[in-house]
Amino acid sequence: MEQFVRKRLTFLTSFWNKLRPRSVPESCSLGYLGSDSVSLHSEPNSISFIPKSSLFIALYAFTARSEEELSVSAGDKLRVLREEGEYVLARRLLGEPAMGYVPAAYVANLSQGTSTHRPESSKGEYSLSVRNHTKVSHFRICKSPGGSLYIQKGHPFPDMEELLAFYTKHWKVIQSPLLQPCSPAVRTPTTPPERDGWERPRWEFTLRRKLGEGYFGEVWEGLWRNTVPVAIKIIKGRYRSRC
Ligand SMILES: Nc1ncnc2c1ncn2[C@@H]1O[C@H](COP(=O)(O)OP(=O)(O)OP(=O)(O)O)[C@@H](O)[C@H]1O
Repeated sequence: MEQFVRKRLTFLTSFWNKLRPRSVPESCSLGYLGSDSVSLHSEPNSISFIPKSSLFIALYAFTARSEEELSVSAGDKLRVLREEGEYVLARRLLGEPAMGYVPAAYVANLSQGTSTHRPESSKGEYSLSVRNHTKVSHFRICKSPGGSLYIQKGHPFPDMEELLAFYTKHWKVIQSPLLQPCSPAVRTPTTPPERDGWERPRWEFTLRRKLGEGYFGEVWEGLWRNTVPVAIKIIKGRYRSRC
């Protein structure tokens, strides 16, 4: 009813706000830190059909080296169809529809439920982050001089477990049910994963012509750093995990 009136009878907004203030300011008294909208798809209705566990984000840009691979930019939202060793078969959720293999180290799972973590801005403190569909809300967890933890003043808990147990049961206070903890946070590294010494980056090689093909991949004539002639074997995606 409230949502209907707010949406349809916009000229009554100020009256309605006085009568029933919006719920977010109410949360501020709980140490509400804000929320992030995580847009996962250009078609909002289709989100619910994608299992949360298959939603990933690209951590780095990756350029496809064969038709079976998928080029992604850092930040691209992906649906991972399956994992194959060091690669995942992924479909891009935004922009041009495309599917292919991406190195598993280049992506991170977005399916996070509830987490408690130290916020970047205030070292030594914790916050409760709750993801509800595409919205993530953060609540500051304060520590009293005696060491107890609380989100609402006057509701202290001796430790994090008891605090979480209370808000799991009384989730309406924070307006989001605490259904499951998130998997350990995947921090976005600032640099790509380390390479072995013998492994050279893709940009150092140029493909010139296809020489032949074996069961596991294609062999190309190419140049290393535009000078040294080399033979390059590009392993077919489905066999990469076994290499
Ligand atoms: N260094 C090279 N120079 C020129 N041509 C090459 C070179 N290496 C491979 N080729 C060509 O590529 C084809 C495939 O080579 P590849 O090494 O993939 O063969 P394979 O051992 O049968 O493959 P697989 O192990 O995948 O079954 C060869 O038959 C040959 O024509």
